Amino acid sequence: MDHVRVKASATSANLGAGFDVLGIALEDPYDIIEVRPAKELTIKVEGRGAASIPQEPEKNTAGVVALEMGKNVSIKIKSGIRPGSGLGSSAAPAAGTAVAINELFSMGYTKEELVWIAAKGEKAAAGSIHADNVAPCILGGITVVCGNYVNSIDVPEMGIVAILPDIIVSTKVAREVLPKTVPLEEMINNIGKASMLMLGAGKKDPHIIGRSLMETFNEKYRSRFIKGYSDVKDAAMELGAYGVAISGSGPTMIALSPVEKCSSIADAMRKKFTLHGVDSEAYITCTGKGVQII
Ligand SMILES: Nc1ncnc2c1ncn2[C@@H]1O[C@H](COP(=O)(O)OP(=O)(O)OP(=O)(O)O)[C@@H](O)[C@H]1O
Ligand SMILES: N[C@@H](CCO)C(=O)O
Repeated sequence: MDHVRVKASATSANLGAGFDVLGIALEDPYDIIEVRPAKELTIKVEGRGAASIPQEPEKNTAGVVALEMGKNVSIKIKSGIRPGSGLGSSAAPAAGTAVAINELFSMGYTKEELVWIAAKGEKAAAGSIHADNVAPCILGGITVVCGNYVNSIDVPEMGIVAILPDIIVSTKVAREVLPKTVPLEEMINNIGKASMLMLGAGKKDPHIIGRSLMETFNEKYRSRFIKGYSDVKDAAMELGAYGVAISGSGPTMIALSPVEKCSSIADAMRKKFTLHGVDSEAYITCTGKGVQII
């Protein structure tokens, strides 16, 4: 085998109440990552936002993964996920590279072990190790990360509308606005919503999943960064979305919806953003299955 090419898709962390714990894989958008054995570790990035993505291995999430796995490789990233979108743009190259190197050198890691290797790569982007994007990127479905535990659950059939407004939200700033302590009532509400979400996944009921997404900790403190947030959310709910949440630290908003309603919901959400003077783009997609070797 002289190279391995993988498709590593976008992910949406938090899923409403599951702050830093839950995540879901999306089918679209995605990065294509190609890895070959080489004399030295190099990274080439092209595509979406390439100019803003560092190519030095120790500053790039994919490079940190290769260093962690101790392999000299050339990594080509064809980026399809806008950096700073809240769609796990920095996680996809880390997750894809971990899976590709494991395959290329027959290293024999399990998918769960690869999640923790890829999470170390995220440190290059976020400054700290976190796995709530790399877990769904590798495992697919909805994932839970808690301490050193990671697992995934399949989800019922449902469409996912991801609307990416032309707004910049820095993950760093979006984390700084969060309170260090929360009132008991708020904690109970958040635990309830996160529990409902997993119950909905277990029962394969998208209505329960959708109901759990809103009025959460993440929404309360971060919706202020997304101009028109309430109107855009209401537009989706009026047209029959199961629920709406901020994707990761934003600015993308995701609406879980019946498949046949996705297109009209996407149009309505984009129109509301336009009324607030904000350009946006839409992805109409579904739950992803995890990194695919292609
Ligand atoms: N391989 C990489 N691909 C993309 N971005 C990278 C990569 N390595 C480092 N980065 C940096 O990561 C930052 C993007 O991460 P950020 O957490 O802001 O966005 P995101 O991953 O889309 O959001 P979220 O984590 O909320 O889903 C950019 O500043 C970018 O320079
Ligand atoms: N759970 C993280 C995801 C962003 O990387 C956050 O919301 O800050």
